[in-house]
Amino acid sequence: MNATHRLQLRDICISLEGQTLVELDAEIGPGEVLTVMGPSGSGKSTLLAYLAGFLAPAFQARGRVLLDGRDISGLPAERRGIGLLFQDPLLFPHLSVAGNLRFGMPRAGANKTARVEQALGNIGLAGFGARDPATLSGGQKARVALMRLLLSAPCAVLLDEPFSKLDTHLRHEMRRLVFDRLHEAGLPSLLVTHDREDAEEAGGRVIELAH
Ligand SMILES: Nc1ncnc2c1ncn2[C@@H]1O[C@H](COP(=O)(O)OP(=O)(O)OP(=O)(O)O)[C@@H](O)[C@H]1O
Repeated sequence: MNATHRLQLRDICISLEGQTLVELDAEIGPGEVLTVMGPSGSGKSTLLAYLAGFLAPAFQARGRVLLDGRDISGLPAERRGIGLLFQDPLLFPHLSVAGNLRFGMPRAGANKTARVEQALGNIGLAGFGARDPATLSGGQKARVALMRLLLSAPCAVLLDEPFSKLDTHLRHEMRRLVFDRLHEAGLPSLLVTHDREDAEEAGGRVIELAH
């Protein structure tokens, strides 16, 4: 593992119109994936939004979110050090593939160009830096989105149904790639999914939210 980060969710309680929606107390260690499942409307996306720092004003939340021992509950989304991976790769259409990879990279750090080239080789896309993301296949876009996330040097990761739009073959490939990389990077991650196989491949604990 390259780094070791820890995410602690302490007595989280999120409610809507006076009714408790999500209650959770959990700790996610370095390289561990905690999977959250549950029926539609049980609050999975709401939990992710709360952790990421963009909970809608209709909800009330209490509890503490600690990242590497620091309480980040009151910080704006961009200062939490949390990376996100969604169903859609959401690559910036006005930037090249290399531009997308450079986008979230910390300002400090030597030779971004060389790191981007190396990262592209790492995901089997050597020489693709100048390409328009619109010209990539679904699987290639997904790999660029994953690498952009890793290059942004997050301390924890939230994954919202990241494989649900991929076909069966690609889904297997991306699961392995994503979980291996998160583990290697020592990142604590929280995965929201409806797919039991995602949970099995993630290999960590599974929490079921009640309706
Ligand atoms: N911005 C909002 N304002 C008010 N209520 C909301 C808002 N967003 C979601 N809700 C409600 O909060 C509850 C939880 O929604 P949420 O999207 O977190 O569920 P989910 O478990 O992610 O569902 P799905 O599996 O269908 O994505 C639902 O009853 C939903 O209608």
